[in-house]
Amino acid sequence: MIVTVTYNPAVDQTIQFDEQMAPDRVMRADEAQFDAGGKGINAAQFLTAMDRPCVATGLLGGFTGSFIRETLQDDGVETAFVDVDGTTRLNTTAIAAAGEYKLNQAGPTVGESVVDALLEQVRAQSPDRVLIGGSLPPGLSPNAIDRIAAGGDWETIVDTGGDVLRELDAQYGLCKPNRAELGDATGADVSTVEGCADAADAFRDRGFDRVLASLGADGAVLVGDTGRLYAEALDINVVDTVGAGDALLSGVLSAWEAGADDETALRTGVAVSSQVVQRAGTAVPDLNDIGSLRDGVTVRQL
Ligand SMILES: Nc1ncnc2c1ncn2[C@@H]1O[C@H](COP(=O)(O)OP(=O)(O)O)[C@@H](O)[C@H]1O
Ligand SMILES: O=P(O)(O)OC[C@H]1O[C@](O)(COP(=O)(O)O)[C@@H](O)[C@@H]1O
Repeated sequence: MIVTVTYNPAVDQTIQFDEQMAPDRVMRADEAQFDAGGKGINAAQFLTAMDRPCVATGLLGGFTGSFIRETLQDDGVETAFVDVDGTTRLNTTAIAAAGEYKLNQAGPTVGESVVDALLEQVRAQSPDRVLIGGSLPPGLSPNAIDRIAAGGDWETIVDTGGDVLRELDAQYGLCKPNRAELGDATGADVSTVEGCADAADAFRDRGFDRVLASLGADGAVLVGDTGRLYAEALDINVVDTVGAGDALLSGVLSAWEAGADDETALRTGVAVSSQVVQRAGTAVPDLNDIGSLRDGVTVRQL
């Protein structure tokens, strides 16, 4: 069973414009959508949609927190959140003619005591795996992640920014940087797929059994004891990429929970992320029928 921890959840607002964004004028969106978001929360929704036992934990507060709580309940996601005084953030993705604009807030300031409260929630679930995903709200340091990783005999997976990844000291089963985060974490040249695989492999020495690096339209690499696996992305019609990394990671974890090997897990991750990027925002698509997409993913050793 997997527990996801989101220290800094978000309501994801996705708005779409037919025209170019421009300063000093009113832009009117054709479409608007609100989703429950934040990396661990997205993963919990995707895992639940794939029928994998999972509980979402994290910090919630204010009207945005209530929205997330209700949305997850409606979607049948099990939850064990800790309440905070501040208001959970609202992150905006604007899809415009020139591309995607991602506007993420810092989130409410919290005190260190939330780490103890969350750890208690995690321990109460007795998970095999714990996924800690997303940025840290003001008031917390990377130690908040290390404390949960070291707080029980579960395998911990971490998906956070490169600057935070670099600061972690505990032992982790996996980290999932995207290309920019891998570059930030390692300082390596990540301009080629091979360069990413080298950087990911070297980064394992910092306390990560495996590194899953997501490379957007270039696909993903999974580096571990079984070698350096590379999967090309599928040629699909991308609406927006919010939640793409969370979907990739959820697919990999879902396959591992079912006992699959790394190659099948990577294929599954690419298939799930391909489904998600074809829909706006972090809305959860049908993930019960990804078999043909998964069969279309090519994986090779680098
Ligand atoms: N333009 C794209 N075309 C096809 N697949 C994509 C595209 N962008 C993302 N993906 C899929 O989503 C996965 C995660 O994307 P990425 O953008 O690296 O994650 P993150 O959201 O963490 O930045 C990729 O490994 C790929 O499978
Ligand atoms: O915690 P961060 O790094 O600010 O990211 C939060 C945002 O990332 C998301 O989890 C999407 O993440 P990915 O695109 O990396 O999968 C959104 O739901 C959320 O608004």
